[in-house]
Amino acid sequence: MRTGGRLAAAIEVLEDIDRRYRPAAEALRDWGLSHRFAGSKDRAAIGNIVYDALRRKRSAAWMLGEETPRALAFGALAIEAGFTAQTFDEALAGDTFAPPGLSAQETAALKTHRLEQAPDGVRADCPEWCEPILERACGADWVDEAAALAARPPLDLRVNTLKAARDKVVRALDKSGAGPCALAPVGLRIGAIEGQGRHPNVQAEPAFQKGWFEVQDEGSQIVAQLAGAAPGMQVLDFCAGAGGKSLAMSAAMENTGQICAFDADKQRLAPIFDRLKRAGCRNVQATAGEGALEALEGRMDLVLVDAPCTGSGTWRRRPDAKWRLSEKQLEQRQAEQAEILEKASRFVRPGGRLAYVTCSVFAEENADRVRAFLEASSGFTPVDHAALWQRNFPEKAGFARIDPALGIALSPLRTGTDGFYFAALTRD
Ligand SMILES: C[S@@+](CC[C@H](N)C(=O)[O-])C[C@H]1O[C@@H](n2cnc3c(N)ncnc32)[C@H](O)[C@@H]1O
Repeated sequence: MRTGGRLAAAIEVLEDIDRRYRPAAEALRDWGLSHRFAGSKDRAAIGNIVYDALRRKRSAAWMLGEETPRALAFGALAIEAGFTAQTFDEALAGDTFAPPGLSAQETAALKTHRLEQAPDGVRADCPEWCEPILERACGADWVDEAAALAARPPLDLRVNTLKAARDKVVRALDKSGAGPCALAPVGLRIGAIEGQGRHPNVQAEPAFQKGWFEVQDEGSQIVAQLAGAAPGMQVLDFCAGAGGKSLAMSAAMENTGQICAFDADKQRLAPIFDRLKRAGCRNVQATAGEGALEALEGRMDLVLVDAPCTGSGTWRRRPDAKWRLSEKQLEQRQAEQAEILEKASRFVRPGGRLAYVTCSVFAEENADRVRAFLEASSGFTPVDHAALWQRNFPEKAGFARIDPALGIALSPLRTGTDGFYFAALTRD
């Protein structure tokens, strides 16, 4: 397929997402099933245009002067691949599979609109209602922070030290371009996709099947490290989901002590069993039954609350979720977070630690929740987060936004990771 055919396919997929409120991955998969002639390079290129268009929706629309799927696809190529009105005309000429060429109006828009002159909210590429929320969370940097959340993400791996050392995994993945992460000590990074390429399918590698590494964003690895799980501890992972943090803590604990991996939703928890087996974790018991927790009250050295959240920190990876998010959902998540924090805190022993994590960049889900929890429940004291960061990442002072009393915020702009928030409180 030439550029025109790929562009037409991307427009078709964006229309499907729009019309049927479908997740992007699902719409792309269906397109692939009904167009089996398309090769893997074409699929990758179409996927890139679709994801770029969703990440950069407002700026792509601004470049073309309208917000149709067609404008978004053309705008995405203009922004991410540097296409101009002239190179579009050249690329689409004589291609029978191409969408109609640029209209006079579109050409004029492309020739005159400069992204650097666009309004803040456009350059931030976020829903309008999120603008004040992001400004509150990130201050003067908010447009750059939000724009970094609209960039292509890298693919990060965590080496499973229960089974392999980092250099062994680097050797096993030598063709993938994986190299050490900047902060996470056992993290590996494969850079963001360039051009119309794609990330290697690392999960098909024998090293993955043998449990030598997991796919995990560096930010997720950093917050798991900050939680401070150590050998011999009794740990409760209260929102364990598919087990990303449990697996990381199990390795940090060198397969000693005990982790109870709990999730209220057994479907969400289900993948953890295969993952634990593959990773060789023997100190994790997973359960979706609250009854199993009764005996743990007041006895845990560490309780990790990786709370359900809006996921605003992961917009690079799930850009369609960015536009579907509503203020009502943000309110619902806050109520859940308050309830879960209160519930989970009961399991911490005196002198033990409650660690609160979200993959959101919104203060409403982060420092606000911790402040409200501290006001409502006496008996917990925040750790000194500046000292905690310094102990863990001594050379990386400017890499996170730190409020010593209220937590640590990671972001694509500052940390080069997904957006994460971490706070730790000690039980008196
Ligand atoms: C951010 S995800 C967890 C991700 C996981 N820790 C990881 O690292 O892969 C949040 C999880 O909280 C769970 N959850 C939601 N409400 C809950 C509740 N009341 N009690 C326990 N878990 C809950 C959800 O099912 C979801 O799996």
